Amino acid sequence: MTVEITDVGVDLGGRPVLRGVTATAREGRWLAVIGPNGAGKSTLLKAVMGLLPHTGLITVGGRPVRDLAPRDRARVLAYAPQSPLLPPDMTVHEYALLGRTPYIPYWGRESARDTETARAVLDRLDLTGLAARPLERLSGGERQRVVLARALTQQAPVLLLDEPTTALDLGHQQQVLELVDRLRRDDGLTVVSTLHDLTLAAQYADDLLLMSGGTAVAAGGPGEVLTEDLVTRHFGARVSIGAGPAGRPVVHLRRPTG
Ligand SMILES: Nc1ncnc2c1ncn2[C@@H]1O[C@H](COP(=O)(O)OP(=O)(O)OP(=O)(O)O)[C@@H](O)[C@H]1O
Repeated sequence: MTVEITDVGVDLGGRPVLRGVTATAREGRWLAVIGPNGAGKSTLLKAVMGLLPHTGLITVGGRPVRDLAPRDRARVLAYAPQSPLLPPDMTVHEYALLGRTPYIPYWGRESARDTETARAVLDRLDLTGLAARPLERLSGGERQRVVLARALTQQAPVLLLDEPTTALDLGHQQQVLELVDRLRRDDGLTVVSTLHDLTLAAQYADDLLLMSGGTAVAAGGPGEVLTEDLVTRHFGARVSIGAGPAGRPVVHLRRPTG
């Protein structure tokens, strides 16, 4: 399902946080939203999820998100927020199973298929051994994988991931990003993620959207957006950009000389 964002604006606390943002996440592709702190990346994801009032238009599969009832929205969009509040006493398995809520009839119980879906996702994220553990007794990286597990259990065609790898060690970063990419390829999922690591964004995303000061300042393939000029201008960082695997850009921080 394609996500179309057209001339979107969001005000928070009486202040414009997004202005005139237009972007497309095409079906079966991965769009990485990059930009400095405070650029509006998380706000854009929340607006796409229908969690914030916005001007302009956001459609998923041609339907405006603002018109979707919560249950319908949860069947097309799965969202893994950056640092959600987790119910401390709930177990990992119970939390992952929450992703099945949009499919469980009102007053009904989860089916064997729901339980199996949650179990399979926990397995793919190395969480089986923690299934019975209460959420309050997890490390930061384990918690982040559990939040992703809940989103994947939802089996929605569009996956919105806010900084999915910040708390993860190198091996788990790769595991999570590879899993998401495999689901994108095998099931045709559309992925929209914020990512601070520009090299990782370039490795995994098909398209990049560079946000700065609440507006979209550049969009295109990794090679088009990750130029030394744009990165220096919007991140205020000195970088050198080289060619990495498959010719995708690799961003190195460069120390000032002298
Ligand atoms: N509830 C709120 N009320 C007022 N301003 C807010 C609110 N939430 C966020 N903001 C402001 O909106 C701007 C964009 O925030 P947002 O979280 O979208 O940025 P971001 O690009 O995701 O940043 P980061 O890289 O630091 O996660 C920031 O200036 C932030 O201070």
